[in-house]
Amino acid sequence: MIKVNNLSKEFHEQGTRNELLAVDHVDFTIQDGSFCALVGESGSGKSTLAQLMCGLLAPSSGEVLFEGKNIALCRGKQKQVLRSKIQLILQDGKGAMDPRFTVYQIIAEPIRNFRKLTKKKEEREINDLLTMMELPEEIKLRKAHELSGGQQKRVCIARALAAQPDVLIFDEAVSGLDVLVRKHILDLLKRLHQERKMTCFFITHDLDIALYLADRVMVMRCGKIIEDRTFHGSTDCFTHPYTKLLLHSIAPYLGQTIQ
Ligand SMILES: Nc1ncnc2c1ncn2[C@@H]1O[C@H](COP(=O)(O)OP(=O)(O)OP(=O)(O)O)[C@@H](O)[C@H]1O
Repeated sequence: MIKVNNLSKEFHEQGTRNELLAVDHVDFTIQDGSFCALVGESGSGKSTLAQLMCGLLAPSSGEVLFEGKNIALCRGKQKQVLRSKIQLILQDGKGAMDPRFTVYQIIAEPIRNFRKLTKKKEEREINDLLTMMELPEEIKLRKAHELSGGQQKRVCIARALAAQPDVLIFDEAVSGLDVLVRKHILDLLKRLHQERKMTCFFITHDLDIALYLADRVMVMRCGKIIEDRTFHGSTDCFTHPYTKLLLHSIAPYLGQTIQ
């Protein structure tokens, strides 16, 4: 379980004396095995929140608890374990992979860092992950720049899974892909979530993607969570005027009339 308590993050605005409250007193709990989506416009604080949830940024105030432990206070071995348990998958697949490494080495890295497997078991696991991500085995010897955008995303997901995480956080992980590849990866994520019962936290600009994937949708604006709903298929659950505005903009694609 992840518990976010009164969490804030302030940045200094460069070249000024101003402070910018990127995350503004946010509270929520994510239950194990749930699929949550966080929707918001550019600059609303989504990525900052994701980095706080992984312990990559320290909060200005408040806390993130993972299995009862304050992430920001974890050190040494405890921090390493935490890094393996909460995996962040970013928009820029290529930039997130070492250009010198082959796909095999990229996926093997978390196995070697966090788990101790024999060479044989490591190879079997990497083959299984490639199959799960619907990637051909011959891709193992290629480097990041020799992959398509969709293949890069799948390799990043395979690498995250190799660490055997409890939580996957996707930050705009399907942006920049063509609609067919994007749909394919979203379906893969849905299947993965169902099969592995992992907790997924999916950050996106697109409310339609959030509604397609998640059983809980949170809407962020100006650093605050302005709406947080369990979603069972009907958009009637959303009441905030900003969410309604977003819904109106995607109504033609949903084939629904928004009240
Ligand atoms: N390291 C930083 N230093 C100063 N300001 C920052 C820093 N990181 C983020 N910000 C500011 O914090 C605010 C929230 O940024 P954040 O990247 O979290 O938004 P976002 O919702 O993820 O946006 P996008 O959808 O465009 O990625 C923005 O105004 C941004 O300029």
